[in-house]
Amino acid sequence: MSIRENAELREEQEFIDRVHARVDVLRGVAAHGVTDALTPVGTGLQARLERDIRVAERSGLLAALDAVDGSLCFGRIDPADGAAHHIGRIGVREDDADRTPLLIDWRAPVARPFYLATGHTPMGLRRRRHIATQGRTVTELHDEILDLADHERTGFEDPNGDSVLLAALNSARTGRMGDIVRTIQAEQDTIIRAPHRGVLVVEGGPGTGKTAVALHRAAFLLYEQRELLAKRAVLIVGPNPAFLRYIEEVLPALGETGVLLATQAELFPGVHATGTDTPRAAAVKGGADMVEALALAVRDRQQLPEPGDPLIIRHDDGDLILDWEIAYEARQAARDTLLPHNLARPHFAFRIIDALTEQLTERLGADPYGGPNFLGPDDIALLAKAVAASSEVHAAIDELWPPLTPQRFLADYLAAPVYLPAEDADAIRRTSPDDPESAWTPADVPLLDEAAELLGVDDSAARARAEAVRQERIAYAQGVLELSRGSESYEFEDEESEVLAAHDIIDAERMAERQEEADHRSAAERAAGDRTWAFGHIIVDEAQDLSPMAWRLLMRRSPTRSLTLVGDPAQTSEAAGVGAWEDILRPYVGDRFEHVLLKVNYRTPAEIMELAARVVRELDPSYAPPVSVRSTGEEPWIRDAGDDLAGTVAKAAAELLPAPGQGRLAVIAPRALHEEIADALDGVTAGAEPDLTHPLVLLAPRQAKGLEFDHVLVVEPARFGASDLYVALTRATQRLGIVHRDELPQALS
Ligand SMILES: Nc1ncnc2c1ncn2[C@@H]1O[C@H](COP(=O)(O)OP(=O)(O)OP(=O)(O)O)[C@@H](O)[C@H]1O
Repeated sequence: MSIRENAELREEQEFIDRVHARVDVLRGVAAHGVTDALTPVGTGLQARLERDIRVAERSGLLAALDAVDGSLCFGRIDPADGAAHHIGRIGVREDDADRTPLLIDWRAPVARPFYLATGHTPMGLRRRRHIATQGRTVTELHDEILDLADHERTGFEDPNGDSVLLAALNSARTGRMGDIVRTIQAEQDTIIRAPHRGVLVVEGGPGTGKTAVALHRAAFLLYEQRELLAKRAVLIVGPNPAFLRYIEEVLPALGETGVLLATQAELFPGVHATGTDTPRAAAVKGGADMVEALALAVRDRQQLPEPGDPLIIRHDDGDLILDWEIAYEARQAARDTLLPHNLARPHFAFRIIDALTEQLTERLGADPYGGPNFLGPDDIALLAKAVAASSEVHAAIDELWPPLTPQRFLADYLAAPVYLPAEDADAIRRTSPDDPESAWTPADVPLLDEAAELLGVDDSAARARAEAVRQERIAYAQGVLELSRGSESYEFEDEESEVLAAHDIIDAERMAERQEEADHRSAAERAAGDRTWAFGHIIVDEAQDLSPMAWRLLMRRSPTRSLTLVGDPAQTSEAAGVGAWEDILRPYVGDRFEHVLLKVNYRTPAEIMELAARVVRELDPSYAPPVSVRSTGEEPWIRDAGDDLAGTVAKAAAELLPAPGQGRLAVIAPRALHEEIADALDGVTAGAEPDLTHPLVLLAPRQAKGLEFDHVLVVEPARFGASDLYVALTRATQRLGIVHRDELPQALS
């Protein structure tokens, strides 16, 4: 190493040491801040709320400081005039009067040329440097000269300018997605920082970095709209739990922890949708026809007695007759409120009670000679009270207009689906609705949400309960204060005592408030338990697979329509998935959405991509796959298993399996073959949520969505649907093998 190179390395090492020393101090301050903020201050609601926010913020900061430790600083830009800036995962300032920036956050406008400058458009830079570190030690520098007139050389010049990107793409996979903050490409940077506030659709083929871009966009928005999004939180929706685990470390590594990751199945608080539907059932449940079917089914739960066959309600003052007419008018009045079912119900009940009271009044107070009714307003009020208190009256009201939970209503509906074509109804009918084994499915979740909207929550009972608890607390506090007063005579005999007793400074109500549990949860944690939460921003990955009903649910969670949708129509695997973005979005934003394309494939080498593209071209000869950024010289291979499928798979897997610590191999096979294959594969991990950090994973085609591995072995491709096969063939960063016993699909033969 030359003297110059040594000096450069030493200089960067000194800088990195300084940044880390500063972050260590900040970490200490933040840890202290959390303890500090946890000490109660004041008693009012406002004071408590502020404290909770402080705790959440400071724990967030602490988590961020802990998470960004690896490669905290990764770049440097040297402007043609002026001092260099170091770029890092978070911004760090000096502890001086001016709070001088020490490390620039990658999301700050000053950092932008790091990603965009080229020799052609240097954006005022003369040099860009990538700094690689291991722990806190600088290991490598890569410089790019951006100003050709600048003759200064450091000895670390990178002749092609893309060695850092290629090293990242070629590195062994860990089973967890990493961030791309060191090597964001210009086309990606434009999307990540897009100023568009409404709906942004990011479309791109396999491996174009859609997921990476979506996550970095989340981080960027959290930086740019910090205050709003800390309060309203960001929701990221992914296709399945394994995928969410695959991506869950990306945002924390970028210093962001306040994000809620969820699958569609988790978006109805209190419901764990672990069941599965047939593809046909999922498609029916996801279809837009369900909107009207459910609305009509709710109306059907608002019933009338048969004409001429009234409900007879026994009552102390004589039987009450609830006939078709009374019920019809009450139902009309309740429906006219346009309120959801449960909220309109009190209106229905009120009308019924009114009509029955009138009936009693007529009967009891009628003047046989046709004069005015004998009963005065006080008598009538008493009668009304008795009718309203009658449990039998309420039973009759419940029979005609039952209070319904979304779960009860939907279970009843799925047991006997109506307002659908017969074959659709057959597809979704639940055979054992009350069987606890017949679990909710992901496709039920948007239906539960729809039902919740139609039914509304009559929370008067819950509110009454909460008030009762509050009163109990106040009574308890009163007791404590009384005790303190009682003890006064002997504890504080001295009239001049400076010591204040509890009752001098606090009343019972405030003391009760103090007892309430502090809620230190972040906005994301609160949002997780609240169906009506309005998120500040929603990011949907694999958006092409969501059904119209799922879109309705998501749009309810985003009243401001601030969404980033990423997807690839060629990878649509759900029958319920909506084909064109226009169709998905028209009902919500018309044509007011931005649509951007990513065209470079960073994952799949050209050799593999060429084979995979054939699968789509079979259906759409004009299909243009994304262009692979690299080729490896390794052609994918296809092997006929003869009559020993499991044995051939085991042998092929052994050939592809990387050495320990050198990457991951996924075997992607139809679920029906898993048992047979798993028996032949030593140390394989499989199941509903396999551990992707394991060196050898067995996946069903649908499970592979969004994931990537160094090597992939696809088994029996003829049994995959076209889009599932396309997904499976594009998961490898290095090598692809195919094993089959059945005849190969046309595209591969
Ligand atoms: N600028 C970049 N620098 C380094 N790696 C990148 C970059 N862009 C993308 N990658 C890598 O390429 C791979 C594919 O990215 P990603 O999973 O986001 O693609 P995708 O478009 O969501 O793919 P698919 O639709 O096939 O699931 C990831 O390993 C990602 O880290």
